[in-house]
Parts: sequence; structure tokens; C-alpha cells
Amino acid sequence: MGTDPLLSLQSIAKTFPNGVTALSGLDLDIYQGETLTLLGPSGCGKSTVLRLIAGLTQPSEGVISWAYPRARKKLSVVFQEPTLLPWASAFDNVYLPLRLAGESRAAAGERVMEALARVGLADFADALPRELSGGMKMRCAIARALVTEPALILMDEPFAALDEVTRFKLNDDLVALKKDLGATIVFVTHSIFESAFLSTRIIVMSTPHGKIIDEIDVDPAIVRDAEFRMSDTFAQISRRASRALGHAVREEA
Ligand SMILES: Nc1ncnc2c1ncn2[C@@H]1O[C@H](COP(=O)(O)OP(=O)(O)OP(=O)(O)O)[C@@H](O)[C@H]1O
Repeated sequence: MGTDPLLSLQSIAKTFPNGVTALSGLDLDIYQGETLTLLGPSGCGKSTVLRLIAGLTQPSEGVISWAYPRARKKLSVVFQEPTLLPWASAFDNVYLPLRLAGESRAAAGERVMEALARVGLADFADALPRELSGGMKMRCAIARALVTEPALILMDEPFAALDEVTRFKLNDDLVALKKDLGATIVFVTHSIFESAFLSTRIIVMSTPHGKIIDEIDVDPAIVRDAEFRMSDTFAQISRRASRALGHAVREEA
């Protein structure tokens, strides 16, 4: 991890036109190569942070500064819903961002197939979304996010709608992908175990206004495998996150 942040959110406030203040006075640095999770109760502002970073909404106050101007262009977002085009094949869904960037199908083909292979869908390039399971649809959405070779991947509860076994599998796959790609990941989740498994840093947020109430560093050198899930370290991280989350929910009550 470098010492200079890839991006910095400084004194960020976000008040929506209906008067709801989702965030105020938020300071957060995101470092190159980390897997940062934003963990917190529903409504504490996690998605708003992600949407601000993605440029899908603008802060009411404060600034988001990037290490280099191109960095903000090299990001991809994965949402909870895979949002695939129902009439298009897995190949064409993954090709979409390249098509929108003006690339021909032929020129993009190899990269599309490579992205599908990375998520284990090489044999399903011609399948329509309705022919894919929930987990495969999400893999396809991840392949679509990877195909542009982003430096930063923003993931908003991507596995929340999946059953636990599929979720574990996709967590494992994300760790492998991350090792391969080295991209920076910002991951929003409600799940303590998911955050403990994936993260190199956990930011625990609370209501009101997205207050950061704990920050948990997890050694990036830890191998995130089945053994890690059973380890004391994993239990310690989970306990600390759980305690912080308990405070977050009590503050809310
Ligand atoms: N477009 C919007 N207009 C008005 N209020 C909004 C809008 N988007 C979010 N909010 C409000 O801002 C607050 C933070 O919402 P946000 O979706 O960021 O929380 P979250 O932590 O991601 O929640 P969840 O885990 O349920 O997705 C909530 O009170 C929400 O109702």
C-alpha cells in the first residue's frame, strides 16, 4: 500500500433535495491496492459514499481529490442487482462498456472472453441471463466491470441477494481475482463475516450522517482461504467489527 491515497474524501457532506442529510463531515482516504469495506447498518450512508466516488452524485460540501486525473475515469461499479441486458448474451453484456467506448466487437472479443474466463464463465459466452443462476449472473456483472481494466472497483453489496454457499464461493473468487488484478476495491456490505474475510481495512459507519465509528486494519499478507475463516484472527476481527456495529445500531436506536 502506498503512502499517498488514490483518492481522498475531505469534509464531505451530502444532503438530498428532500432534506435528508446522509453524510456530514466525512473524511476518508482510500489507498492504492487496498480492499476497503464500508460496514454499517442500513441507511448509514454507505451507498452514498460509493455513489459520490463513482461520480453518480455530487457532494453538497467538501471535495473528492484523486491522486492523478485519469484515476477517476478508471473505475467500475458493481451493484447488488447484476443489471444485465436480458436480451443480450453473456458475451454481449460484458462487451457493452467497450461497445459504448466505440470498440468493435472483433477488436474487443479477446478481452471479453478473457474477462468471462476470469470469472469462470468462458463456456457460457452465448448464454442469455435467464439461462444463468444468480451467482453466474453476478459473475457476469463482475466480468463486465473487469473488462475495462479498472484501477478501482466499487462494489455495492454485490452478493447480498445470493445464498450463503454461493456468497462464500464468490468471496473466494473475489480474493483470487484481486490477487490477479491488484485493483483497489471499495466494497459495501452489511455482513461482518464478508468484511472480515475480504478486507485489508474495515470502516464501520453509523447513523446519523455516516459517522465513522471504527477502523479495523487487517494484515494484507494474510492468505484468505478456508483456514482463515476458521482462525482466531478471523474471529477477533469479526468480534471487533461486531462490537462496533453493535454500538452503531445502539446509537441509532
Ligand atoms: N436519492 C436519495 N434521495 C433522498 N434520500 C436518499 C437518497 N439516497 C439515499 N437517501 C437517504 O440517505 C441515507 C443514506 O442512504 P444510503 O443508501 O447511502 O445508506 P446505506 O448505508 O447504503 O443503506 P443500505 O445498507 O440500506 O443500502 C438514508 O437515510 C437514505 O434514505
